[in-house]
Amino acid sequence: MRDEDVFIELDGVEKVFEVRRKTGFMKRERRTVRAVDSISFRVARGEMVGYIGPNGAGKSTTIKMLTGILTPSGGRLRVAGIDPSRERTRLAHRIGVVFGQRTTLWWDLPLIDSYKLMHRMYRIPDARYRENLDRLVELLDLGDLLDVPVRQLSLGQRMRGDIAAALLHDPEVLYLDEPTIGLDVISKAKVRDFLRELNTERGTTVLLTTHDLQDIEQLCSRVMVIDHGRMMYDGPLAGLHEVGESERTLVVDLERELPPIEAPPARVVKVEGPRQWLAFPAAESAAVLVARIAAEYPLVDLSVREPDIEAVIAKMYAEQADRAERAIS
Ligand SMILES: Nc1ncnc2c1ncn2[C@@H]1O[C@H](COP(=O)(O)OP(=O)(O)OP(=O)(O)O)[C@@H](O)[C@H]1O
Repeated sequence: MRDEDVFIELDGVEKVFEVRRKTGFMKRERRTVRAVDSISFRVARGEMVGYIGPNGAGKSTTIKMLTGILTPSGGRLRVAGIDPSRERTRLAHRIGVVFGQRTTLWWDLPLIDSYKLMHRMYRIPDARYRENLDRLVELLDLGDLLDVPVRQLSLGQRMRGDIAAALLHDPEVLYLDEPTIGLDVISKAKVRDFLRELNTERGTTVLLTTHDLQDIEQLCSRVMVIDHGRMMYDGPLAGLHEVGESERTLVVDLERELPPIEAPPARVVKVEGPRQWLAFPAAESAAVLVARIAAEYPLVDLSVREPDIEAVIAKMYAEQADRAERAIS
């Protein structure tokens, strides 16, 4: 990555929380939690990167430092050349944030009123505001929802409303924390389509935190895995599957009960009447496997299940421990 392309830069960034716990009458115990432990990475302008890890890994803490809500305990952090915790307000005009579990919209007001408030808050020029609002309403299909109070919106509608709110002021980078959590398949597809378009058409840099590996698969060419505040992996998703040797599952419904399907390297791991579950290496193409099975077996229906992030990371650890053991013996 060329230096002039770097948009987000972290160098040995740390965040330590001090927590006090009551251990008895008048007694308190002090404990430190190292939520982010010497993380370094660079994201280029226009990149779309997945930032994943198990619960409590330090993802939200990183995003809070990137927005300036939290000040790092150590290391160096820059977004668009700005130190976020020192110049939070200046940076706020250049970033957008969406927290899937929380809304930035005014609960009792119609959606459009929240946007009018953002218009003022961010001092967006009138023409720019109108233009962005029209474009976002069209792309996110919000036309019929503008006069509806936020509390009456479905989760998927509310999420689209929140994404529009985060983009009205034309931010250069968008941080998304679990944007598809709890959404149905159609709403997920709408949100993903929109993000892909935003990234390609406008070159917006996107950092995406998610538990849904399909979000990453469909949107991000690069993924960073963090656990216990440390960077475990930074590279393409396919590489992560190789490192973790993770498996996907193909669920096949046949016309009738049949002996276990033979389609190596996939192997049948469960059979229930005409339904069979086949595990196959996640890096292999599902399409090729499906075509092979469809040519030889009477298929009625099928679906592919992605490994969850916890399973991929557990495998990564197992692999590392295995390698360390082999190195010792
Ligand atoms: N304000 C705080 N005070 C004390 N500890 C905190 C604080 N915020 C986070 N932590 C701790 O820091 C660690 C990382 O938390 P963080 O919320 O960043 O994880 P996460 O990866 O976002 O998890 P999740 O996927 O569950 O949202 C956890 O052990 C958490 O308990």
